[in-house]
Amino acid sequence: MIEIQDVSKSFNASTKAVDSLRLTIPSGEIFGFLGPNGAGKTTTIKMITGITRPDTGTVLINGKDILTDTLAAKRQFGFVPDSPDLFLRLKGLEYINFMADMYDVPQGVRKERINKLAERFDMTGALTDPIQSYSHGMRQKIVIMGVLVHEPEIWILDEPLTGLDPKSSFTLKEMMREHADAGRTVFFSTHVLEVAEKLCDRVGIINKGVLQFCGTFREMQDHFQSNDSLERLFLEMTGHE
Ligand SMILES: Nc1ncnc2c1ncn2[C@@H]1O[C@H](COP(=O)(O)OP(=O)(O)OP(=O)(O)O)[C@@H](O)[C@H]1O
Repeated sequence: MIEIQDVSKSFNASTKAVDSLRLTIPSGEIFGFLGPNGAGKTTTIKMITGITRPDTGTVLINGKDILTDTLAAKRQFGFVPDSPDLFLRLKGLEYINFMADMYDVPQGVRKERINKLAERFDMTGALTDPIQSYSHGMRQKIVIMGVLVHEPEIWILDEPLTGLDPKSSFTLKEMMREHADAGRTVFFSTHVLEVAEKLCDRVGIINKGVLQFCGTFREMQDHFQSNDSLERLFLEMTGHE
């Protein structure tokens, strides 16, 4: 479970990047965090994951405070950032092993996990190549594999489907569903409404730092009393025509 309690963040005196955000994402749920460019999605994710310190408010990850019980909180989740350009000099396999080391994944189980992940993401042949030789989508996949190798209970992903080919995108969505159905939590941001509609149990829509809506897609439609396409609803809600 992720609990975001009255979290705010400003980068300058005039505007709040995130303004008094309250959200609870229970276990067993895929939660999609939507909003236009500059809405506050990445800032929120950085505060959830302890990369950015909020000005006010608290974030609890499975009950552990990211600011005061940081290590315990960080052990609860795996984070896929929006840019996969990390550790470019390492080979794919070295990177995944590094991540497995960081999270104390026993040698006995990691090999099987790595093989399974590589197979599912079509990366078996690329594992011994350096990450800098990878395409954007392959870098994205290796970062995702580095997270999944330690089987975190909570997945936090910033625009995870960007750059993935259709097959890998399908695989990741399938894995997200399996993860939530096993009683765990998935929180991800996206611009793609169709993805959110098909995949998410609930969505939150943020604009200019303020949460505009939180609920199911059906509730969102009822809320706006319209049968227009979701994209249109989204555009109306956020005022971006
Ligand atoms: N380090 C920073 N310094 C100054 N301003 C920042 C910083 N990070 C974010 N901002 C500002 O905070 C606001 C929210 O940005 P954020 O990156 O959270 O949006 P986003 O919803 O993730 O956008 P996108 O979809 O374009 O990635 C924007 O106005 C952005 O310019």
